[in-house]
Amino acid sequence: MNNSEPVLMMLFGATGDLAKRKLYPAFFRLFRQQVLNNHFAVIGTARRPWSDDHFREVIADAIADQNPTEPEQSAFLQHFYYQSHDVGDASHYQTLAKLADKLDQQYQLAGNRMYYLAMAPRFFGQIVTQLKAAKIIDTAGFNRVVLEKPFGTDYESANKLSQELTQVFPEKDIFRIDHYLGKEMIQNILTLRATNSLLESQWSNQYIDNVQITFAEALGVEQRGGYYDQTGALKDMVQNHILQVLSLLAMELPTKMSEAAIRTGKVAALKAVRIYNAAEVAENFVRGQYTAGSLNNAQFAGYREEPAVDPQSRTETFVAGKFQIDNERWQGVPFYVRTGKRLTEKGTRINIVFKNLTANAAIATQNILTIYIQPTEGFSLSLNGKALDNQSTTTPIRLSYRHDSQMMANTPEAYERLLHDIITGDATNFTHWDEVAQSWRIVDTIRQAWDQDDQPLPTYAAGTMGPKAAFDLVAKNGNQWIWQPDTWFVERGLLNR
Ligand SMILES: NC(=O)C1=CN([C@@H]2O[C@H](COP(=O)(O)OP(=O)(O)OC[C@H]3O[C@@H](n4cnc5c(N)ncnc54)[C@H](OP(=O)(O)O)[C@@H]3O)[C@@H](O)[C@H]2O)C=CC1
Ligand SMILES: O=C1O[C@H](COP(=O)(O)O)[C@@H](O)[C@H](O)[C@H]1O
Repeated sequence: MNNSEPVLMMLFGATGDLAKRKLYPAFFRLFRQQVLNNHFAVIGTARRPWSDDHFREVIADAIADQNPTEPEQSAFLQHFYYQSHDVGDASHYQTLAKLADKLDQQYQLAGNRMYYLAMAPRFFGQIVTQLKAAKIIDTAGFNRVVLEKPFGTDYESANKLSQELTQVFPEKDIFRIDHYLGKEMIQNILTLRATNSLLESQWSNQYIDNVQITFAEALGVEQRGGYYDQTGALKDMVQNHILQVLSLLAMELPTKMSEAAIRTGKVAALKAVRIYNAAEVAENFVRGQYTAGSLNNAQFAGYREEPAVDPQSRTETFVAGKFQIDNERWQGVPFYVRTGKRLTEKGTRINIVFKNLTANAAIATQNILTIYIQPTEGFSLSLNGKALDNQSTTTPIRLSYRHDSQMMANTPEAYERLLHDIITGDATNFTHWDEVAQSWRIVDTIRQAWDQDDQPLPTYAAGTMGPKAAFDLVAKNGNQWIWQPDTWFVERGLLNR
């Protein structure tokens, strides 16, 4: 990675889960590589009345597993400042403006500023309006705003937010972050397609039977009940991460891999995704909520017993669905998606299941290309070979590749990559408003259908792969979810390099 330009980062939501788990560790990795050198400063803000010292202790804790040396840690921490601040209070922005100007001088930051809104989307509009009113963004350098997903809570709120934002920042300075776009194997999707004629020549309904996208999490809602109970899996994962991955798989490949061409391709793919009416939602989508259960000999509470969750909550912690893409390339190919909390393991994978078109169909199994996104990173292709000593049966053969742990350790983490892109002004791996708007149109009708449905919410026990309805959904199309735990492959030597 290149050295970045000097920058002042203003982090809204500095006491939150995202900041602690992902952002501070990513800042430190960039610092260690001297991408962030001495010319940077961070102002963290949230309501909690923390001091600079306490803020620095929290950050030290967040980076502890990277084993910093004492001099390294103190050199890093001295760049962090904390300002207690309610985003609704206009007077605080004056204090922020003064601190920003002071740090700008002290660290010679050339007026370059980045505003990272690591908060619930309902706060975004008022923050940017206040930043403008307090003239914080009136500097000679760049002023870039970074917004966490979900961008809005539905199409209407997202559209309103988009208008508020563009009154303050030009589109080129708006970075809507979707951290999955910073993950190594997601970035690999277009390369895999564009550089392997073996794959791209088969990449259509002529040869592909179905596509499966699984984003499984073993964690529950943890301490994020306040946010999650208002959001649910559909808006937390499907509207953004899953539809982004679907668009990369389904888009037409541009002749030139430029930011604008990739975006145009993704938007076109999203526009071809069928928008369901209520009856079609019932036919093609299922939801579920986890109840108490056990996983690896540990007992877990049900979702309704989690902190800050409504004991009567109808929020879904699991979604499975079948998307259909109405264009020449994909007509008739189901794109199955599923995501959930408290499933059997953490595992993000894509399976491309090919049609069995061989003359020997009776003894051949379907070829499957699997893209392993996390925790294992790699891909595999399952083929059929002759069974030993038997001419008339086949044995499955898996060609597989995975990044080894040394390579993974040297590969930048998603947030590290994306923060670097923001500071260097590269928007390729961020979502444009057109993509966000279309994703909301797709998801809104699903949400509305569910909101009008007062049937009991399907449940699944913690430690399982979701409600029975999710298995029935694919079975009624004659398919089944392709899933084996990572350990299954590793134990059989199938995922070794
Ligand atoms: N956590 C994760 O793994 C991921 C989260 N995200 C996204 O990041 C965003 C934040 O999520 P997360 O960190 O988990 O949420 P948290 O609930 O942990 O954090 C919310 C933050 O907002 C602050 N806050 C809330 N109200 C106010 C207010 N009125 N004025 C000032 N500060 C306020 C809180 O601080 P205080 O209480 O001190 O005011 C806290 O720092 C969400 O949009 C989420 O979708 C995206 C990817 C992953
Ligand atoms: O955006 C989110 O993503 C995380 C999962 O991210 P990962 O990188 O750990 O796979 C999810 O837990 C969270 O609910 C959601 O807001």
